[in-house]
Amino acid sequence: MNNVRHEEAKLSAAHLQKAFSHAIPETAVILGSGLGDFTKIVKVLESISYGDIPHFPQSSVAGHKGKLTIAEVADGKNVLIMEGRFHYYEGYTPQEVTFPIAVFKELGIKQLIVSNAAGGCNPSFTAGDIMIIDDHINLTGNHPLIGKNDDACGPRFLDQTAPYSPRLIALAESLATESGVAPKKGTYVKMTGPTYETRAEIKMVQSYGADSVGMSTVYEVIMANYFGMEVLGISCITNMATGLAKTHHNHAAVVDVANSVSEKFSKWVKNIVVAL
Ligand SMILES: O=P(O)(O)O[C@H]1O[C@H](CO)[C@@H](O)[C@H]1O
Ligand SMILES: Nc1nc2[nH]cnc2c(=O)[nH]1
Repeated sequence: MNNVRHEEAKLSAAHLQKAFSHAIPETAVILGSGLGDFTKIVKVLESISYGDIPHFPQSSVAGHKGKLTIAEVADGKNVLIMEGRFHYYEGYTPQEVTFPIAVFKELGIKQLIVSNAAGGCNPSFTAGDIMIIDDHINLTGNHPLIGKNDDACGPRFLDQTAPYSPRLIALAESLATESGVAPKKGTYVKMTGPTYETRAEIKMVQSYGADSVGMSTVYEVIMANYFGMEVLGISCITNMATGLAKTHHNHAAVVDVANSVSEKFSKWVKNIVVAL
């Protein structure tokens, strides 16, 4: 089996190019759990439900709306927004999780901003912090590029020295203060989920150098790297990780905290997109 569902991605992209009346922007944003309010501070131009896009998976997680939207962030500057993503724990394969990235490639997306809700493993963090992801650890035991490689899509052995673009990180940092955020920076660890971690698992990932932990993002970033896109990754620390948190975890609380951070997160991301 090929590692990229190239023919299906081409069909999805062709459908979107016909169905959207606006030109497809060059920048895409994936909104993590509870971060959907980004669409409230931009001018939504048009949306297409995932269910209406051939071959697209469907969102099943609360806080993930399930539509692809084109919105205006400034005069003449638009962005493509994925309102909701797909997770490995939903039963999707890594190739299905990253199918939208293959479609983005066909649509000509050049920059990808990925966001997530995550647990804070770095004891200096607090819930409500925002973290720029500058590296990641894939602890899922699976990988979206397993399969027969098509050299026309990307290299068999992909370098991962800088999965997150130093240029975009510098840009995000330069716009932080004026956007009202004071971002931390660190390493995101992807677990499969759907359980939150045990105390022992958090101790383990801390010893690996993890600053935040979640169940998404890394497959999308690997695939975007494969296609040569520039990537910016942002974690909203919705809770301190197990063993560091005073309370037990639940997804409703994760979404609540993400919602409360959403306004400053959104303003910052909007400023970044405008500056690209
Ligand atoms: O990573 P996102 O999609 O933001 O969601 C995070 O929040 C959910 C758990 O509460 C998991 O899906 C985890 O990955
Ligand atoms: N794996 C994981 N995902 C999260 N998403 C939000 N918080 C958490 C967390 O503590 N662990």
